[in-house]
Amino acid sequence: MSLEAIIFKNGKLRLLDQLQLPFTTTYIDIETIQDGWDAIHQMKVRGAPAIAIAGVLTVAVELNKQNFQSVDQIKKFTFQSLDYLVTSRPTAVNIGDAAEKIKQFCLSLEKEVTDPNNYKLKLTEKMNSMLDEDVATNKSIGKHGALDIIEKLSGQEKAKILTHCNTGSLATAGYGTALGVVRSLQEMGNLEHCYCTETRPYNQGSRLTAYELVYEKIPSTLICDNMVGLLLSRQKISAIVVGADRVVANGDTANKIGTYQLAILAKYHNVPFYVAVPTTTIDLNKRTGSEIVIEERPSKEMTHVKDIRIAADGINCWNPCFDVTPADLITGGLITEHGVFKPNELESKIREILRV
Ligand SMILES: CSC[C@H]1O[C@H](OP(=O)(O)O)[C@H](O)[C@@H]1O
Repeated sequence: MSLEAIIFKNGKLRLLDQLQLPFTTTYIDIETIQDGWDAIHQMKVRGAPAIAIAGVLTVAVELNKQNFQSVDQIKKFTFQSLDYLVTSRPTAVNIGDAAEKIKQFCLSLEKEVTDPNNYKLKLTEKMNSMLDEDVATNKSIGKHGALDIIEKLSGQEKAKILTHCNTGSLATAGYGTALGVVRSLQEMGNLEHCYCTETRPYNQGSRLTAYELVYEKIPSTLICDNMVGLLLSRQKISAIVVGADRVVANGDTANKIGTYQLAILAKYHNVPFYVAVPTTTIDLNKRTGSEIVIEERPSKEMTHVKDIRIAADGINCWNPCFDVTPADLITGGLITEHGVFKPNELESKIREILRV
């Protein structure tokens, strides 16, 4: 495992404080529901899948700590805690999806288990299983994405990939989604170079993705967000591969701010544009991207870096954390753990696979 954003051992949860990277590697102990909510809201842990797993394991920590007199008490505490944790950030669907799945598991489990201690054990085992499941999902995404990209390469060509934000081990339980595709290409011997954008204002690219790429000695170059147009005009980029926070039924995709303009540049330069996404990020309850709530974050995240002011005092700021890329700009396809799908076939394929 390269870098672990989430460590859950013996009922205790430790999160890598990503606000301190790449300067220091500091883990924080999560002991209460509020600790978990704060860590997600402040983006000490971030990344759609990682947020979901950190949220659910926060509940597991409290379940392990507390004594409950009945299954009903456990269920009530779990439901209330999940409902609160889902409010920590609005755009990514994964934490809401995970909360719903845990609630469904609680309801089915109570039909089989009446002893509170046994119920709590099986519930926390289910919560813990999310970590390994996520890594397996990401490796499958990586494989499907890499093979699809390799198929489009000519002759002995190796892939040059551009990615945005951080979608690696620091955004998931491990391996990553879009960065998982880069890792798979590297493992298959088909990666020539990975370009990553700095991704202002939180700088997930320069602080986190660059950190992962250097750590694993993957050939890579950091560029500023405003350099992508020139890069595409000068280099033969094989594909742009990004992550997602919420993909809706028609394939419209919410992802880190700046993704939409990358997709427009990709269209103009005829570079395949892929979204790498686990099915836990797909929200078939929303029809189009217009229904997605876009989180706006504090101006200070734009005007300061490590408490040093970099913008004029008194200037107004607008700091949307995500944007929505229309499905018709996702020309390479949506890379899932079940395969690569075109936006217009996504809903039918996912409903067929998940039988929903
Ligand atoms: C596999 S991470 C998906 C997604 O989450 C990131 O957002 P944030 O860093 O604000 O949590 C980014 O949009 C990634 O593409």
